[in-house]
Amino acid sequence: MTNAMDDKEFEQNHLKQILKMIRAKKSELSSSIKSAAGEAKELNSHFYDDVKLDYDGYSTSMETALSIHQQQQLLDERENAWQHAAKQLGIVQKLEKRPYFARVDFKENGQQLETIYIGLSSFADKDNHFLIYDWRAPISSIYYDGKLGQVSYMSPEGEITVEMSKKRQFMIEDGKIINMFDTDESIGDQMLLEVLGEKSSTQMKSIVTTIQREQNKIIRNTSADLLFVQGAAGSGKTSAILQRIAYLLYRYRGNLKSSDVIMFSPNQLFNDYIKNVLPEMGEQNMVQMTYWQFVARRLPGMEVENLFDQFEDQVADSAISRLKDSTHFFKLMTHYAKYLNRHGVVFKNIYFRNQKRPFFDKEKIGELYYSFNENYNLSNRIDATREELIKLLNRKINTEAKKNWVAEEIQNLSREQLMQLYDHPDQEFESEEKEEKFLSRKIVIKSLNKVFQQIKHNNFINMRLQYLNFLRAVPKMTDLSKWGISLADWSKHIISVKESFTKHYIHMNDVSAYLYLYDLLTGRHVDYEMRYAFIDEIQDYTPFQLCYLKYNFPRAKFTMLGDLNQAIFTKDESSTLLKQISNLFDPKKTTVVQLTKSYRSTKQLTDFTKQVLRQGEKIESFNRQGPKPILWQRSDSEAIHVLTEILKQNNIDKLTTAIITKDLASAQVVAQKLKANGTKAVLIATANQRLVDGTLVIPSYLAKGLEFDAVIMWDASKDNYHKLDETQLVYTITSRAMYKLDIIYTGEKSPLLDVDQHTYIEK
Ligand SMILES: Nc1ncnc2c1ncn2[C@@H]1O[C@H](COP(=O)(O)OP(=O)(O)OP(=O)(O)O)[C@@H](O)[C@H]1O
Repeated sequence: MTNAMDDKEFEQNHLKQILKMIRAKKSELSSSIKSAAGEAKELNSHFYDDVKLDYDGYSTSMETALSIHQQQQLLDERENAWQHAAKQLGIVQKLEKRPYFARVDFKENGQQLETIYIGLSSFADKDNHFLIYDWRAPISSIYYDGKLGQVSYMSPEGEITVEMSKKRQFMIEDGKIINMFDTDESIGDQMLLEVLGEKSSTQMKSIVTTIQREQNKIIRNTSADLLFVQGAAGSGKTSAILQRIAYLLYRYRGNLKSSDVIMFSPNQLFNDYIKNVLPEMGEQNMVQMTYWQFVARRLPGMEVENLFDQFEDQVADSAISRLKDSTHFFKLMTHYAKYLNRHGVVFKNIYFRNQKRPFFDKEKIGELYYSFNENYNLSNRIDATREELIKLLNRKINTEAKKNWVAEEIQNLSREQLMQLYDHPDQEFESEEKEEKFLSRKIVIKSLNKVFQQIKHNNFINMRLQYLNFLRAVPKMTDLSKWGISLADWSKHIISVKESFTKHYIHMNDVSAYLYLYDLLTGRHVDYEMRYAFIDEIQDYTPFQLCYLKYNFPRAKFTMLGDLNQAIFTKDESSTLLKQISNLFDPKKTTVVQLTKSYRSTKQLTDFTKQVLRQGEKIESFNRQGPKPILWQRSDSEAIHVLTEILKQNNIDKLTTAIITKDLASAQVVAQKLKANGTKAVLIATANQRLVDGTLVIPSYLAKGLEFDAVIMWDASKDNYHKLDETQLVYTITSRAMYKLDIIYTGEKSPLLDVDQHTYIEK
């Protein structure tokens, strides 16, 4: 007892000293920021005085340009010093609240015993002696990784083994030690219990203090080209990605920027949910996108099937989808492009002003395109064609300038419009004829700009027809019957794709192939800079999409995370997904990690939800206690009454609640009924909405990746969920709950919820 008291006193004293130094650093930084900010302002105000702006001539002189540049650089440097200090101040302010969360004692190779403290970032005294180690520093790894005794960690020089004799955890709030415990486990359950017991919010939190051993492996992996994480719902996949990004930014700092990291997430709501995690760790957010945004931004002229349409009317023709979503289809496209190098590219006429005759004829463009020899690849070919067309365009200026329409146009110009055509207001000409010639050229160049833009954007390729032609070529390249598709069905399918195109609409299972074909033809849109790509909820991607992402980011290392049990778009095919993807990477550089423990939910909830799955036995629950799920069978009219009562109670208990429905239509109905009886709830109908506090009504496909204290599953009846392939959907919905789960249904309950009666309560 006295020992423990001494320990606590010792630690409290130590904390006090560290805090003193942190505070000293804080005021030092604050004052240096003040003076730097002052200087920058000073410099700015003199900026334009110092630069002699020389606008008398036609162009800015080289000297002026340089002078501006130098000034700007000086400003940037000061600003950088200032920004650097401001960033440091931010860190120090965070440290002041909570300097560290752990201590480890260890000995290396018979050397002296060392004690280090681990926190959100490192902190050193004036002699560069580390008082706090960043959680991402190599040595900090032993805190997450091992039990007491011999442990190893990777240092930049290689593996080092040490003897760890103490591992202590602290809960510090506002500079005071609230609680501390010594532990032998990786990260003691006690700390984890405390952290998990906290209420959920609309924002995800960082897990640095309680990273688990197997999560640490994911976070610190630097060797794999493909790191594939299969993890149960709530096993910390998303958390691990975010900590991993923070880790990589630290490990490769100076070489890796947050803009070299891209993350694909399931929807916009989810982006909103996780947006604070990295900034809280003192890092900037990575580039974040949904796959839909990734493709749609490149097709401004077309409407791309969105999440809602994709979920609400999943097309029945799964044989065709299976082919179009496969890596085989990707290979067919790659093959088709090779063939296009010899013939088969289709072109469009380019027109100019409402003329009937094409300005550039498609046949002519085709001849030009195939006039380059066979050593050209597709992308050289199109570049050369473009250059040639631009040359031709330039040659046409003079003949075009002599045409009547040009003279007419000049006549019709207002004085103001005319003035704009001159290089400068009092421009002089030798003769009227010369002036006219000058103006005609200007007019023609201006009008031809539209043609120029079309050439520049490769608009002379008939992309839609090209894609349809590819589809038409598919039966010649592959045996459709092996995919269970008849020729007649395939032809019908092509017609439907064509019809969508005329409506400027493109389905999700065409869009990636369409863009891939475009990329192959033009050699564009490959991003060599991206160094890390993260894909969350991998089970909702098709193998084709993953191939396409790999093609887009050829130098990136990929981290893919998912739960094959939560596939709500790709359904059962997802089990072959891993096999299909792994062919894309060198097997020696592929690492697969399994996370089986679920941290999100209480033991009662995990034990219930895992039975929904056919192979759920692998999921381990974490020993946090809470109420068993409750199943409510009610008539239509009573159902809303029960829902309202549950919400009332949840509010009293201060639990954030989500009512999760199968689709949008029923979410709308529920929201309306609640409104009618005066219950407050916010309907989340699109992924672009913000997550707000309080009760939410949300369709299943938008609840992906999110979590709530309490979940109410609405209308879990047999009528609503009866297909075996809806298992994943039911699992996704029920596994969003952290603490409390209520399931309401009318009539018969869904057979997918036929689970051990001891694991729930019926009311
Ligand atoms: N090591 C940990 N320490 C504390 N909390 C953790 C830890 N690991 C996971 N959690 C918590 O568990 C919850 C689920 O984590 P996360 O959302 O990352 O899981 P997931 O595997 O992505 O789940 P899903 O696939 O269902 O979306 C979060 O609240 C997270 O903070």
